[in-house]
Amino acid sequence: MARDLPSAPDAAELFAKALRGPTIRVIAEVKRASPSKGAINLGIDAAAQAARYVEGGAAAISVLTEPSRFGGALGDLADVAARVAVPAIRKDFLVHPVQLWEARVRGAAAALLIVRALSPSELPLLMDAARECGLATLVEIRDEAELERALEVGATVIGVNNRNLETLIIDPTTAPTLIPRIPAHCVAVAESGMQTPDDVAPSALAGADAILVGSAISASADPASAVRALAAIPRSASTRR
Ligand SMILES: O=C(O)c1ccccc1NCC(=O)[C@H](O)[C@H](O)COP(=O)(O)O
Repeated sequence: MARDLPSAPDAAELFAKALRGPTIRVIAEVKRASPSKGAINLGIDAAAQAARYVEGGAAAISVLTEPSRFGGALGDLADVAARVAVPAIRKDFLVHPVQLWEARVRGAAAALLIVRALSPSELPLLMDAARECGLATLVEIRDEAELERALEVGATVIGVNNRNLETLIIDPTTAPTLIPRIPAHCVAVAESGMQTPDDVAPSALAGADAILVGSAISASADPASAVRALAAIPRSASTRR
């Protein structure tokens, strides 16, 4: 199936374009459960939820495909990609090229690569594999050394996670501290722990182009309005080098 897919040479460019605009772009996540919160909204219909996010102005949809702790499924990715026109991102702990092909076959436009979860040889291998299969990447970091690794492999969309994935503790200063160090040619995404426009303000002021939000909007009774409130935040004139 993967071999028969049409080529997608400009995947990275299209993804980056979707995440830049005059206001903060929202990557809205479909999140049924998580290790830090337990059940969030177990009954979510992924495609219907994604459609509500897009109604509220979401620029991309993050689809958790990990089943045991997040309640996700690869089928959700296919359902979301078939339902909405914005890029769908496979969000999982991806460690092998076959997982990228799995994502592409199901219609994903992009996939998450977590620098901390990949060895010095695995990260470039997975970046090359993503390019080969026509997927853009969201490369996730949490400190300066990881930012250097992301830049070395040519990442152009870089997410800074406020959540420490080992302790699950959210430090809301992580993204605002690191985002100014992300070069201006890259898209900078602040991730995790944000619920309200006030939570987003420090990252927006630091030069974020986009945010990735999951728990708050997945639990919301009105996901379209919840996304709309976040998508209205103005993007700062860039302070990035
Ligand atoms: O969310 C968790 O508890 C978690 C635990 C361990 C590894 C990853 C985890 N989450 C992945 C994410 O990065 C978030 O789903 C995403 O950034 C959205 O965060 P939030 O808005 O705080 O749900």
